[in-house]
Amino acid sequence: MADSAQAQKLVYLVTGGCGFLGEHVVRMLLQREPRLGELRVFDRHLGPWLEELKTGPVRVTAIQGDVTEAHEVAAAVARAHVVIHTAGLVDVFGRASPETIHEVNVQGTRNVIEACVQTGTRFLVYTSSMEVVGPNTKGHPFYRGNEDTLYEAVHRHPYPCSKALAERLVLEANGREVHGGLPLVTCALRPTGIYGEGHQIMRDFYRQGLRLGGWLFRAIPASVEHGRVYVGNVAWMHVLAARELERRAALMGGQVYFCYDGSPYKSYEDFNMEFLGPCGLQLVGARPLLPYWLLVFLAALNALLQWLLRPLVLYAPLLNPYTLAVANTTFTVSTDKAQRHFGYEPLFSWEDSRTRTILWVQAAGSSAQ
Ligand SMILES: NC(=O)C1=CN([C@@H]2O[C@H](COP(=O)(O)OP(=O)(O)OC[C@H]3O[C@@H](n4cnc5c(N)ncnc54)[C@H](O)[C@@H]3O)[C@@H](O)[C@H]2O)C=CC1
Ligand SMILES: C[C@@H](CO)CCC[C@@H](C)[C@H]1CC[C@H]2[C@@H]3[C@H](O)CC4=CC(=O)CC[C@]4(C)[C@H]3CC[C@]12C
Repeated sequence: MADSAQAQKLVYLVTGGCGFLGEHVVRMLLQREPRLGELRVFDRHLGPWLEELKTGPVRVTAIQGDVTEAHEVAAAVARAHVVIHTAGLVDVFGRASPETIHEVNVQGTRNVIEACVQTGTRFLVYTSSMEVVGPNTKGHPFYRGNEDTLYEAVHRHPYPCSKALAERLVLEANGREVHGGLPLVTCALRPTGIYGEGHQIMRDFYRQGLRLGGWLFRAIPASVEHGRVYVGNVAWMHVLAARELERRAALMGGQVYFCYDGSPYKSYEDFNMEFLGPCGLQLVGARPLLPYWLLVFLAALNALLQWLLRPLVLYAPLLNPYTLAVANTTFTVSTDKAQRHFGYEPLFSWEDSRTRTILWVQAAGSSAQ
């Protein structure tokens, strides 16, 4: 990636490239990375849509593999210039065991780092999460904070614990000598709640609203702000960070960046209504319909039922003590660090992001009828 080799075509690897965010990163690279020569898409489950990408000018290599298998990761990383590591087990509902979450998110990330070191890959962008910071177990608000805002990050849930550990591994690996003698350059991007085309929870809320005759019921006060960011902008930020890591290694290496764009600050439910409203749903109640103590009780009941039923069946509803705490605690970011460090500007305006998401919800909802 030296200046003298401007014309050199680069090999990129995207882990988790068939997931919600990963697919957007893959498509964004193909559209917006002129130096791309080969794109390796590594995932445990490969999507059929990859086939259509194989007919374009860039060589697209689909690799079915597991990040917890070090040899599979090393084979995929070999001779890649850049790795974008988005693969992860996103589970805050108790579907997977804490051990599995740790294995995929922490050991998987360790395998990616070691593969870079062994094979001589120098540039690694890691998809971290706002959850690395908070909300914490004490429910402290994080109000329009930035990467330097002091906050007591205390985790107990396996998902944020695993993301925090993995992020630390990535940042500590910055500067390690890779095969060939040059230093590894790493950075971590921390999206808040991602929305956009492919967002399964949004689709589930839409279907639930349709089942309830077009109504959704407010559970969270409108005053609780929850940070959201459009998937296309998160993908764009990954592409830009990956592109700029070499030129700005001294500045960007070992840094964290929140992912942000022009999406408005709203409560989780009011934000969802920006898309679900135009699709015909209504949110009932200016205030939560149930008292908070009752929600806490229902969330605890769900957790108990999950535990009791586990030997028989997987019971994993959206509401549990952890998701309630996240939805009910203000967590929003206000920063320009990515702009200052690598020239990031959102590619999609809020209006574009909103329109694209609405069109997707409508299509996803109607295909479910
Ligand atoms: N969805 C969100 O709101 C946010 C997500 N993130 C992070 O973004 C990343 C992507 O998340 P999403 O796209 O939402 O999730 P997703 O579940 O849609 O995508 C994750 C991808 O990783 C793959 N994967 C899982 N385990 C694997 C393994 N052992 N080996 C290889 N591939 C494996 C899955 O098959 C999937 O394609 C994750 O690292 C997540 O922690 C961060 C902040 C917010
Ligand atoms: C109490 C319910 C009433 O309608 C609403 C429950 C919504 C929850 C399922 C979601 C609220 C906030 C979400 C999380 C948040 O956006 C941050 C996240 C970051 C990640 O890295 C992974 C996903 C998630 C934990 C996200 C998961 C779903 C919510 C808890």
